[in-house]
Amino acid sequence: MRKVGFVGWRGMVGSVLMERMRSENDFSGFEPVFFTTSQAGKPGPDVGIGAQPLEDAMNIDKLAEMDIILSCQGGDYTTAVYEKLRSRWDGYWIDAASTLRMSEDSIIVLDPVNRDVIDAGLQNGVKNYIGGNCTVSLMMLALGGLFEKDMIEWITSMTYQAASGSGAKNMRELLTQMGELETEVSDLLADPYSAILDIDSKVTAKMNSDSLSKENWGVPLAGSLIPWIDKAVDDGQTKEEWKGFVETNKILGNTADSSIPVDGQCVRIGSMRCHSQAFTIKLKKDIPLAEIEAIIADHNEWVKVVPNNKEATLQDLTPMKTSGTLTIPVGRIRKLNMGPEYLTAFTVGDQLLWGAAEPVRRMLNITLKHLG
Ligand SMILES: NC(=O)C1=CN([C@@H]2O[C@H](COP(=O)(O)OP(=O)(O)OC[C@H]3O[C@@H](n4cnc5c(N)ncnc54)[C@H](OP(=O)(O)O)[C@@H]3O)[C@@H](O)[C@H]2O)C=CC1
Ligand SMILES: N[C@@H](CC(=O)OP(=O)(O)O)C(=O)O
Repeated sequence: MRKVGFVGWRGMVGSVLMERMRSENDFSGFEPVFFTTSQAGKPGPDVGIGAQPLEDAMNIDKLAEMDIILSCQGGDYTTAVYEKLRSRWDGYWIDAASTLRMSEDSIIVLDPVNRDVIDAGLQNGVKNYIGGNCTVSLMMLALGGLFEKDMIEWITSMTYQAASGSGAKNMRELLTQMGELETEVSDLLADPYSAILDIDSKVTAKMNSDSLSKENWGVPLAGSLIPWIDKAVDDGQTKEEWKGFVETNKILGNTADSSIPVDGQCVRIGSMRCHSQAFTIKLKKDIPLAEIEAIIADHNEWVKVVPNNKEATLQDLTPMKTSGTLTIPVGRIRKLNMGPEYLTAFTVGDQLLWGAAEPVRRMLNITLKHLG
């Protein structure tokens, strides 16, 4: 029986992965081995064969016994163990972290979009399969039909990214900030005759004071936003923005000549776990809106076209509605007044599901099937 090692299974992304694997009855047909960097020897999760003691995730000998390793532990862990392990191990490495995404010997996995690239990789002996950046994966699922039919000349994505992309501590701090701001003005809020400008100035003063919790964000996110994600790269881009172009084209298997220009601005906002994005798309030619909507809707079973009216938008095109689901709503689809080839659309997706855990869960199943 194949052995599959799980690292990072108790973190936020790993917990979502475990939940999805349990609900899809994925824990069968292989021997799961659970690793940890901090709890070795303690009982692991019971996934149907009783709780086994956790293995040390830094033990290269033990890792090397696995046929497949699935890591949601993060980039530092991948950097710490991958090279040492790979020098003596020929197994499959499936990873949610970005470290190996752009390596020549890896494939970025998003099988509803690039199953052909994945299958070719498996046939050709590629052993590293890495989940894509959440914003990129969610964009590609939303617009998969337009990419598949090669209808896009270029695209901009302006993002509204959730706190979860920065991790569990940041999610908690966002809520703490919200509570602290409310507490600051609760007496004024309780009085229906209080002046809104008094409330606003107290909230602003609190946000500017040192007493607001901001150890993790560095600045207030509640009541504000942060138009910068990750570190700076060249030409004024952030790394999150840079990933839009390089990862999209790598997922599609494009060469330098066939690359689609992708760029935009990535912004952190105060939603919990759903990233949203507004697109401007230059189509290669004028295509009727109804046809575009049908192409988007028909691409995969998770994408859902939301009619461009207020009621449907408020009902179905929000982080609140999408959170915890695999649905990828796409709405506000219309032609821009720049011309008939200019299209806009808005999408939302759960950053921990399709943005992180789901592509690697599916890749594990694809790999197991390939191994037979
Ligand atoms: N967060 C995101 O949105 C996305 C994350 N990723 C990738 O996934 C990686 C992991 O992210 P994320 O899941 O948010 O990281 P977490 O910080 O939630 O978990 C990472 C590890 O921290 C250790 N840990 C320490 N204390 C605790 C605790 N109290 N509860 C749970 N785990 C604890 C666990 O390892 P141990 O058992 O070894 O102690 C765990 O596997 C990221 O670094 C990134 O590379 C990818 C896409 C999106
Ligand atoms: N950078 C993403 C989260 C993430 O982990 O991305 P990546 O997998 O590309 O490192 C965000 O902040 O929303």
